[in-house]
Parts: sequence; structure tokens; C-alpha cells
Amino acid sequence: MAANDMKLVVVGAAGRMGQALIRIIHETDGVTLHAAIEREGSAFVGKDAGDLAGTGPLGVIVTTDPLKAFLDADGVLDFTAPAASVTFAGLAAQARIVHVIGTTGCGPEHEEKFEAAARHARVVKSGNMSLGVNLLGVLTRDAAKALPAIGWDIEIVEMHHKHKVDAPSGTALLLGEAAAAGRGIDLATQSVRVRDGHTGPRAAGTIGFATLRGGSVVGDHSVILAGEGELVTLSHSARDRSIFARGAVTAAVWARDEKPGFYSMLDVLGLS
Ligand SMILES: NC(=O)C1=CN([C@@H]2O[C@H](COP(=O)(O)OP(=O)(O)OC[C@H]3O[C@@H](n4cnc5c(N)ncnc54)[C@H](OP(=O)(O)O)[C@@H]3O)[C@@H](O)[C@H]2O)C=CC1
Ligand SMILES: O=C(O)C1=N[C@H](C(=O)O)C[C@H](O)C1
Repeated sequence: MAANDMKLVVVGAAGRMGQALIRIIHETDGVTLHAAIEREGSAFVGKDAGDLAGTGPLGVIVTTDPLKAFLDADGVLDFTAPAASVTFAGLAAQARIVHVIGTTGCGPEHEEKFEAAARHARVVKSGNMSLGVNLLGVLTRDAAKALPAIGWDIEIVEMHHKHKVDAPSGTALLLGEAAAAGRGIDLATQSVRVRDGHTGPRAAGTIGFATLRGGSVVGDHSVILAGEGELVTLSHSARDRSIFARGAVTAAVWARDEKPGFYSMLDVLGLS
């Protein structure tokens, strides 16, 4: 570890993303794994974080006290669950450190807590931390702006592994927001998130979502712009969770020198 390395805490260290984050921190210059946190009672507490993640021992033992870890760290990488991320946001604000939030499935009640925490912490939050998906968001906004709403319907299709608990995915919603921004409409009132039974014809100008779950799919997303006699499809396929972990580490390093505030991956990647 070099003297100026950014000291990062991974919460939810034993999860799919927690393990990917530990591997990427281990192989990235300029950052070091400071602590690995799991909840009280987890079978992984007391184990070496590197053994969990498959790097071999790193000398960082999984513990359960986030505040203790945050007080002596520079940042926390958080891919856990909405209520847990709210708790971590409060503690990261108390410790005045960077909080990178990848957790999806958050509602307005969670978002308002993150925004409050961002008065003291540097918070970077995105439904998808990969460069490719954030570029896809920009392309989606531009395509939605270029093609007239009357005559071009927008549908967003996503598929993920069978363990995923939230729908539509954070990425699908990010792409929906991008399409809505391109069209100058409000996604909350113009989206159709579920269809079942006798739905009637499609309402013009709405943005539709379809969700598939199965197997070990890391994350596939398509934005379909459907016109009369032609389709434009923009898509991204995640093959490995390392793309999200690399993005999260990049976000933490970027935010280290920023003022307290609420940022997105578009800010980090210079795509905003
Ligand atoms: N933004 C992005 O780029 C990406 C976002 N994600 C999102 O990240 C989140 C996690 O995904 P994934 O890793 O697949 O899920 P996992 O279920 O594999 O991992 C979640 C981890 O968080 C832990 N956790 C939950 N609550 C707490 C708590 N209160 N304190 C400490 N640890 C806690 C879980 O522990 P336990 O098992 O004990 O509950 C588990 O270890 C999801 O919301 C997912 O959508 C995923 C990939 C990319
Ligand atoms: O739960 C996942 O796995 C993923 N979640 C994020 C989402 O909800 O979009 C990002 C990625 O697609 C993987």
C-alpha cells in the first residue's frame, strides 16, 4: 500500500458485487482495501476478504461495524439493499467520506435520505456503473430526441439472473429516464411498467418496460424504438461484474477531490 492510496471499505463484502469489488480493488493501483463489512450473524464474519473473493489472503478480516471502518477510511463502495444503503449513507456522511452507491430498487423514501447525506458526503449513485451502459444512456436520449414521439414507440427490455430481487432493473430505469429526457416528458407519469390481460392498445408517447429473469445472466438491456415498418434497437450486454466494480472504483477516486454533493456516473465519465 502506497502512502496516498485511497482507503476503501466494501460493504456487503460477501455478495456477488462485494466479491467483484474486492478483486478489482486488489488489482488497481492507487486504492487499497481498508475494511470488508457484512451484517451481524453472517457466516462470512471473521474470514479473510481475499479468501472470499478468490484473490488469496489479503489480511483484511470481514467485520460488522461500519462506522468504525468508515472513520479511518476515504470511501465506501456499497452494492447492498435499499434500507442498508440508507444506513450506510448516514454513517458515510458522519465520517465525511465518499459513498459510491450501486444499490438498485430504491424508492423516493430512500432517495431523499441519500440527498440529505450528500450535504456532507460526496455521494456517487447510479443504477449502472459501467462505461458502456452510461454511453447507451446518452445514445438513448439522443435517439429519443431525434425520432418523433408520434410514430415511434419506446420499449425497454431487460434480462438478469434468477437471484435478482428488484424490477425493472436500475439500468432499465436509467435508460427510461434518458429516453424521457430526450422526449422532454416525465417518466413517472409516462411509463408502463407491467402489462397483463386485456390492456387495450398501446398509449402513444408512453415508455414501456419488460422484465425477464433466469439463469446466470449478468445484465442485458435493449432500448427498442419501434416505428411503422422499422425498428431501431440499442443494446448492451454485461458479460462480467468486473465492469461495474471498475466503474465504482473509478467513481470513488474521481469523487475524492470533489465537494460534498450528489453525483452520477455521467459526472464521473464526463458524459453529462
Ligand atoms: N449499479 C450497478 O452497476 C450494479 C448494481 N447492482 C446492485 O447491487 C445490489 C447487490 O447486488 P448483488 O451483489 O448481486 O447482491 P447480493 O445479494 O449477492 O449481495 C448483497 C450483499 O449485501 C449484503 N447486505 C444486505 N443488507 C446488509 C446490511 N444491512 N449490512 C451489511 N450487508 C448487507 C448481503 O448480505 P446478506 O446475504 O446477509 O443479506 C449481501 O452480502 C443490488 O441492488 C443490485 O441490483 C449490481 C450490479 C451492478
Ligand atoms: O442485480 C444485478 O445483478 C444488476 N443490477 C443493476 C441493475 O439493476 O440494473 C445493474 C446490472 O444490470 C446488474
